[in-house]
Amino acid sequence: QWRGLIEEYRDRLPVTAATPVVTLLEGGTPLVPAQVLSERTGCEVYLKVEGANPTGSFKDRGMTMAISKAKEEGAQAVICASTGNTSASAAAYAVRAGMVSAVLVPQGKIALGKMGQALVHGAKILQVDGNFDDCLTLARELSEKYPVALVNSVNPVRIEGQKTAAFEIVDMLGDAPDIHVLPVGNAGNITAYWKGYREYATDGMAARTPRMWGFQAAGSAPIVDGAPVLKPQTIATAIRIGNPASWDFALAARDESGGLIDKVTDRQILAAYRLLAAQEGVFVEPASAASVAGLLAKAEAGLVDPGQRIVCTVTGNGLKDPDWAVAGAPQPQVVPVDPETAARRLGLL
Ligand SMILES: Cc1ncc(COP(=O)(O)O)c(/C=C/C(=O)C(=O)O)c1O
Repeated sequence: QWRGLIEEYRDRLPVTAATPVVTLLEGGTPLVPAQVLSERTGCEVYLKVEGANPTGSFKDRGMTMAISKAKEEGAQAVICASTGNTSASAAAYAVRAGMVSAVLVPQGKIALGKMGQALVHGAKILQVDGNFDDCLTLARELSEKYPVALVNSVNPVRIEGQKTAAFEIVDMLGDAPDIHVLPVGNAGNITAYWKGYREYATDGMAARTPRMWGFQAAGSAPIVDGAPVLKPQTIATAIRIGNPASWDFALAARDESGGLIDKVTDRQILAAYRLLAAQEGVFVEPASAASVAGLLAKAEAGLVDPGQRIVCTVTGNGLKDPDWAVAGAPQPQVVPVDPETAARRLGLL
């Protein structure tokens, strides 16, 4: 039985016997062979399906750590800024810990599923008249002035929890992949993966570290453009972030690993989003598809070698943002309870 990240990787996490373990048995997510992507690229491609976590995104990895440590320090309330998944996760883990959660989200820019999660877990939600970066500024100020623990990925224990995904991949594959691909928003996750791969290589658990390939949305790509984006724009609302908190760490992950951080358009993101669902059978939210969109673009550009092992992290469950699955699809027909009519409409006769 999978015991959750703190128990599975206790000796690699900043916890002691005094740390209460607040868990929803997160982690241990599927590493799915991507048959179509492997054929398309000539590589051995896997998907790390983080939508299989308890609240439907990779944020649970950091949140089990952040909430457990907050509880250890006697916090009774936590706060975070979020484009949605951090707040959904913070709200759920706060319930487990018997804590109050407050979440600040950018007005009108949070996917329905994520808003539903924060609401149903009883979080105090404020829609901020600004973007995610404004929310983070506000959350930091509030946590400095009032007794609320900040659980955004500027909190290093979030990174500690999230690095476990790299451990799982090496444990599963027997070594690190040649390339690890993932979306980049606030840049906590690319920072965490690089930390995890480096720690495993240092300890001899892996013979190598991968090149880290991060992808931002073209309309929200401060790291690629080299300057904060004041009005980030993308349909991938989870990574609609103009001034990443872990900017410098992301650059270090890129440079130390010999990797890259580039951008993909919303059109490329939606094409990858549809390919994953229609050809790999994996339903992810738009931001998650940025990693696969980036891999396809770089493979087209001849930047992958045949047979390379590549892992793409798909960070959130498609159910978070169902509007995109419905948009652009034909309205399902209504038929009478009549087999012949149904057969004809299905093209069976
Ligand atoms: C599905 C999904 N995919 C990718 C990212 C980018 O990860 P980072 O580069 O570590 O920020 C997020 C981030 C979401 C938040 O930042 C939040 O929830 O506040 C996400 O939800």
